[in-house]
Amino acid sequence: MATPTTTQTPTTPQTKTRTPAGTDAAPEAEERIERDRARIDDLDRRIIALVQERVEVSARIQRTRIEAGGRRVNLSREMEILARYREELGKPGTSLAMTLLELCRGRV
Ligand SMILES: O=C(O)C(=O)C[C@]1(C(=O)O)C=C[C@@H](O)C=C1
Repeated sequence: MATPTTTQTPTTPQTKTRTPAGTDAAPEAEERIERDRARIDDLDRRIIALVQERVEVSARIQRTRIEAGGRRVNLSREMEILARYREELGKPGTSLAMTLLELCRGRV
């Protein structure tokens, strides 16, 4: 019989116990990870608040433009924003900017 070439999925669960931070319980590492996670949680809260603020300011611009007879979308401005994020953050920056623009567009 031929030997199977695919990797078999293990049927027994991993027995090694992991701490919440995913280390093997070196207390200093555990503490450092917990502290840095608290910082990340705080940064994420602030990032979300900034995104919400961006959505509001963007809606105001779009509303003003529409009331003045313009269009909701301004593609040349969007290109500037995409370029800025790409310059600062590389290729994933473009995806991030696209997500931000998706959140901000069409909220008027
Ligand atoms: O800067 C503008 O003109 C906006 O309307 C804001 C914004 C943005 O969220 O950055 C939103 C829609 C436009 O297509 C371009 C940019």
